[in-house]
Amino acid sequence: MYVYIYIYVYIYMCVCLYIYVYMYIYVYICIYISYMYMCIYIYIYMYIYMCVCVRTDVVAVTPWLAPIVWEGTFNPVLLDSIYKPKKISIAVTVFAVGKYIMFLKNFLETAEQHFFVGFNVHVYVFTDRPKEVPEVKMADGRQLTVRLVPSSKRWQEISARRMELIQKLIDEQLRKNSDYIFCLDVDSKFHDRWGTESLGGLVAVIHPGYYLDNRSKFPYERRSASKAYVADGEGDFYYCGGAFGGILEEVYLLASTCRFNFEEDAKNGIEAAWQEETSCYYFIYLTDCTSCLLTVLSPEYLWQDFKARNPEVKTIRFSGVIKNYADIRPNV
Ligand SMILES: CC(=O)N[C@H]1[C@@H](OP(=O)(O)OP(=O)(O)OC[C@H]2O[C@@H](n3ccc(=O)[nH]c3=O)[C@H](O)[C@@H]2O)O[C@H](CO)[C@H](O)[C@@H]1O
Ligand SMILES: [Mn+2]
Repeated sequence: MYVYIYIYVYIYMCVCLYIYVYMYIYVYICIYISYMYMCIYIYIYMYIYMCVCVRTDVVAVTPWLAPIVWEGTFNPVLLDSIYKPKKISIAVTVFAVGKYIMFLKNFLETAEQHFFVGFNVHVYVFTDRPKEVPEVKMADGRQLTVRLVPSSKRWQEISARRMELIQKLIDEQLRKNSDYIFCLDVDSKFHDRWGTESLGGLVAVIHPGYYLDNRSKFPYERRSASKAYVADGEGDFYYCGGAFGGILEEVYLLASTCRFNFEEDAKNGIEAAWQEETSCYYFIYLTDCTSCLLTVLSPEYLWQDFKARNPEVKTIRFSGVIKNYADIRPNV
């Protein structure tokens, strides 16, 4: 009798060990084969974590069952320990054209304190005023490159042209030295951690002004002649133009699609409601597309300083500063 029990326990333990080793190897392979698999793995992890540490006061999962990154839905230590051995490199693009150069110092200094601390970060500053780029001391593994861009008489053009220049940067530079890219507005600053929890195939931030609204209020482009047209009843979230990112190829695809659509619209005398921010329309059609995993960040990742913090927003990680448009933009 005892012999049978011993044999049973022995077989049971072998099976458990086999499953454990198999899972371990599987995850190991997933992580080391490609970033896309890694994204899937992290996704599953975050999803399970989120189910355990549910935030019931916010929408923490999308209708297509992806997690929405809010404070309390991830474990920063664990996520960092997954990405650290990969020695990932993160490129950041920030445009400081004309008077917007005044925001750069604050942006860079706070990025040093909160943005991917301890990781390789390469900031690309696009400006027409290279001499005014501030000296900011950067930690080891972090660097800054200035790229010269022409100025413009229209802020809409500066803002929208970012897509073309991001595409060019990826082509000319980033494929050699970066894994991920984030494209951020310069008139903003960091207040709290923005790190590995934000990585994904394509990353979008829910706009702080619309996260409590019904979709009928989202300021999508509603003229059907525009390439950025979004029909009534479509789109689950309205995303920010001021912060997006992801792996290089996905952002490349986003930038080239948006640029193409923007130029096509221009030929027909149309400028989409919020210029390239209507790239949001691009995100909404991706949710059922298998080539990309859309990682959705909560408005913690781009709040607006003029807005009081709502109680469900436990922390603000990055926010747009208050500015006087008439003073800083080349046109109104
Ligand atoms: C928080 C957020 O989602 N902001 C978006 C929103 O308005 P914003 O009011 O935030 O737009 P904005 O004035 O900050 O312009 C966007 C960005 O373009 C750059 N810039 C603009 C003008 C200029 O003279 N010099 C210059 O460098 C700069 O990096 C700035 O941060 O709608 C814009 C539509 O075009 C963009 O999609 C912004 O990303
Ligand atoms: Mn802005």
